[in-house]
Amino acid sequence: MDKIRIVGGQSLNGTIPISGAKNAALPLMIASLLTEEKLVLENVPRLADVALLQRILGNHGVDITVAGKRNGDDPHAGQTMEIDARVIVDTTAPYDLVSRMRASFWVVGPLLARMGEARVSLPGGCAIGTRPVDFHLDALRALGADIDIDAGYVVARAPNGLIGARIDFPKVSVGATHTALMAAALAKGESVIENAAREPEIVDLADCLIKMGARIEGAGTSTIRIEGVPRLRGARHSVLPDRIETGTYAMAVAMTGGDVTLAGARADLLESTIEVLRAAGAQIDVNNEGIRVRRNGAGLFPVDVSTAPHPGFPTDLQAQLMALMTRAQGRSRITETIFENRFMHVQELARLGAKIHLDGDTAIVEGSDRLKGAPVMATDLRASVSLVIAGLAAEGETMVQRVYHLDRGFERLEEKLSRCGAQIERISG
Ligand SMILES: CC(=O)N[C@H]1[C@@H](OP(=O)(O)OP(=O)(O)OC[C@H]2O[C@@H](n3ccc(=O)[nH]c3=O)[C@H](O)[C@@H]2O)O[C@H](CO)[C@@H](O)[C@@H]1O
Ligand SMILES: C=C(OP(=O)(O)O)C(=O)O
Repeated sequence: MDKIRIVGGQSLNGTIPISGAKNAALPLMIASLLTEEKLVLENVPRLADVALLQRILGNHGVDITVAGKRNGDDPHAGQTMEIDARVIVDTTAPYDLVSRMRASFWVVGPLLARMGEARVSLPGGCAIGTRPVDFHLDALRALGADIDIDAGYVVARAPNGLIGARIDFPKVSVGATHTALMAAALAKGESVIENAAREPEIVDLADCLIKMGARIEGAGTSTIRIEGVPRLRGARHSVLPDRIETGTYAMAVAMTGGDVTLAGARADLLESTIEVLRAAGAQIDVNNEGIRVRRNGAGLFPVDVSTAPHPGFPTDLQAQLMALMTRAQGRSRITETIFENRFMHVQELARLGAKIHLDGDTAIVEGSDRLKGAPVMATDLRASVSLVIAGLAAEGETMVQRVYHLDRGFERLEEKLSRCGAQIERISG
């Protein structure tokens, strides 16, 4: 199994190109199931999750070709993917594939809407807490589907098609909003999604669906209106830049000090994060290239932050912020409101000398001057990158094990960081 070796203590200087967003690319790829025509996606990141979804879609009969690079010969440009779901050979998404990536459950909406049936394994929990799908199923029931749970599978049927309805989510859910949006796009008549998630990735999906001929208004607000259409066509769409990757590298620079431009990043996608980073003492400027992050000499200030649905501070940056706060001058409080168990990084950060005390859903971080390198274990995607951030500032060597978590969501991480001066390498094994 690969490991990442870091020798801390270098500041970061230079440019880091920001990749397409994993959490937008996955639902966009799944949206291909809604049409018999070709969907062309540009700026798709090269990630393990994307490769796995290619396999899952392949299992349904979808044909995917990676059609060259977006920017001529630039090997770092995102992939362009031509996705052809003209023929769906199988409406079952099996346990062995779905259990490996939660987002694959989202095939349920488009398969049901287009084919009138779907049999999709329940995704199960993961290291960050239980992750139920009841809102997805309630939304599909509201649209007229019959849903049974049979031997660990969701069996959804709507032989005469889905019918537009009002869907009022009891709590903001990104995944369930994706499901409702894709299913309602092909339902008969009007649907209204209340308390919809407002994440930029929802807007990106809606923008692509609109290019495909869907009639959608209000994506990015809490109320989305969809006038169903009988069929969708092909389209070409570029995946938006990854705001979590952007925030992660911004925190890495805030941690080590230095001056880095996050090329292609969009500041409007992460305003709350920028606010928190400025409060922590980082200098952030938006320019034509992207976002420039600097911290020169001055110390880090502690912050009080709660995660929240967008436009609040993202749960996917909570672990990285916690790593940063281990070096602040004073006590920070970080509250996790989305997932009940997204604190697996706490015990690993402690191996590097971090002083973090958990009180229910709140982590109290006592900042200290010194972290010391140690072997640590990645437990989930964002937790693992928080260990990298801490390792960049720790004295001596940090060895991060179980790197496959990182590869789910960070493209060429060690290369992007080492080009800016970090001492970081992958050790294959
Ligand atoms: C609102 C939010 O920040 N969502 C995050 C969530 O999206 P993801 O789509 O995985 O999760 P949801 O947004 O659906 O979950 C939000 C909350 O709703 C609950 N829930 C969800 C679905 C359901 O059917 N029933 C139910 O009770 C969840 O347990 C959770 O407490 O994890 C992703 C990966 O870390 C993040 O990128 C998203 O930003
Ligand atoms: C946890 C994440 O992904 P997933 O929802 O696929 O588990 C994430 O993107 O931080």
